[in-house]
Amino acid sequence: MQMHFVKMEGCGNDYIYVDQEKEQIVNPQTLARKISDRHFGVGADGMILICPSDMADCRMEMYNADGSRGKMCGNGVRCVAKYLYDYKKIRKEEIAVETDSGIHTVRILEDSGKATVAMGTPVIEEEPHVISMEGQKTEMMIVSMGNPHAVIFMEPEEGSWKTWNMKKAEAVSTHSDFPDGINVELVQVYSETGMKIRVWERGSKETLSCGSGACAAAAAAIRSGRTKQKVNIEMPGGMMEVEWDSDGQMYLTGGCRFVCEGEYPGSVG
Ligand SMILES: N[C@@H](CCC[C@H](N)C(=O)O)C(=O)O
Repeated sequence: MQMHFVKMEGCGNDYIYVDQEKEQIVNPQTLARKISDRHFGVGADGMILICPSDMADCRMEMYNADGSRGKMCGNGVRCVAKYLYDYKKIRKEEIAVETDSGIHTVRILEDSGKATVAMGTPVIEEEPHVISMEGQKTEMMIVSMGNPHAVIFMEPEEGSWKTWNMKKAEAVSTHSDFPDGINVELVQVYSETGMKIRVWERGSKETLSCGSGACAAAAAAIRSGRTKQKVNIEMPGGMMEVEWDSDGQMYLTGGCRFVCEGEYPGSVG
């Protein structure tokens, strides 16, 4: 049995998309692990199932590369809407996608190849969270964007983002303070409207970008007075833009692109 898949990427955050109208997946966790493998599978940061929905244009089910579930994926939701727009010819101004953290509307910006998603209102913990690791204290802001994030602001003396120690991000991601794991953003704010971020995602290791991570980092930077409400975010996979609007919503804009499609053997996982 072969399974049809589409691979898409949002600023280098790549997922395998499987349309549930065409394919029956019995064990999505196992399939996500196998198909995401960069040596023995197709290779991706995870897998997203596109399913029918009673409340929206579709529902998405998101799996990380290790098979665990993610409740929200800012890059994935934009790619799902692009898929519906391009493949299912849903030519609506706004496409509604049901996720495990509610319904999110996506606007396709045809001319630029980008899409904007309304990510909801961030929930920011009042007090910074501090973890002691190897005799060193690390301070972070905890932000929920429907999924959990720990935002760590880097000091200039910690060097260029290319040489940041991602082992620290991994250690926070798997720390016992976060029994369900946490996504970790290392952030350098370089102006009132710009920042650089590297992300360690729970379930997928370091990724080239993370939409919910970009929003979490922007929310933490705005709340702590480091930036204005609209921020350009540079990640290893490309540029994204986040705006925290006066209506409380965060809007995330970035590229989303078809990579390839194909048939995967052993569809049921
Ligand atoms: N890359 C995503 C987030 C994916 C889920 C995350 N790893 C989790 O488990 O919460 C994004 O673009 O938001």
